[in-house]
Amino acid sequence: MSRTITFVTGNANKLREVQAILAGSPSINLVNRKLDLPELQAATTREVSIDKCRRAAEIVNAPVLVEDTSLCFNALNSLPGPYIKWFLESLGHEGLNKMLDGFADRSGYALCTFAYCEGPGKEVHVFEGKTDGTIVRPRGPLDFGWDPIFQPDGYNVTYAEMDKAEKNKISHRAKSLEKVKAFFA
Ligand SMILES: O=P(O)(O)OP(=O)(O)OP(=O)(O)OC[C@H]1O[C@@H](n2cnc3c(O)ncnc32)[C@H](O)[C@@H]1O
Ligand SMILES: [Mg+2]
Repeated sequence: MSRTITFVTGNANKLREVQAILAGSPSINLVNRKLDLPELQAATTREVSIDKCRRAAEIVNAPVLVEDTSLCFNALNSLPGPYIKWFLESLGHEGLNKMLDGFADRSGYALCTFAYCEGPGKEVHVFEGKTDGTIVRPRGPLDFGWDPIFQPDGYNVTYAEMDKAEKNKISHRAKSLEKVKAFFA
């Protein structure tokens, strides 16, 4: 049985990856609603996505899926974390790199948190996926967020330099969507 779920996001690149990763999953029929929901000022993507999911369910009044993504620097005790969007917008790829120039440790991780809710007031289910890597000077196409400065462990290319299909196999998003798929299977 296929279940219709509305993925609420204002980010076209996220949507494209989610559609590619879920292609061929018979249990989920994904539709999109383009809304840039207000986000809670919280320390973790878990809290942000749970709150975002509740708001989305109220608005859509049907089963909804939302997602919040963090980029965390280990030297900075996991900041910028959920605030990466605003750091990236203000500082750019070079500024994000400069934040780490005083540290020996340039490691970090991408964390993706999906949240699902059947409707207003219903329980929120959370699915997390994490990919470890290193923050590097930008390399590759500039089309998606911080992809050019994130080099996943075990690779000598950045997310931006990878084939989309390759990124979608090993990414933070792919790992958390594996859990979403298992939940609905
Ligand atoms: O409407 P929503 O789904 O919230 O979309 P958003 O763009 O606001 O996304 P987030 O709140 O999750 O903020 C995450 C930031 O990280 C960026 N981002 C998310 N996933 C990424 C990925 O896989 N690669 C590179 N950048 C990514 C994204 O463009 C944002 O600047
Ligand atoms: Mg957002």
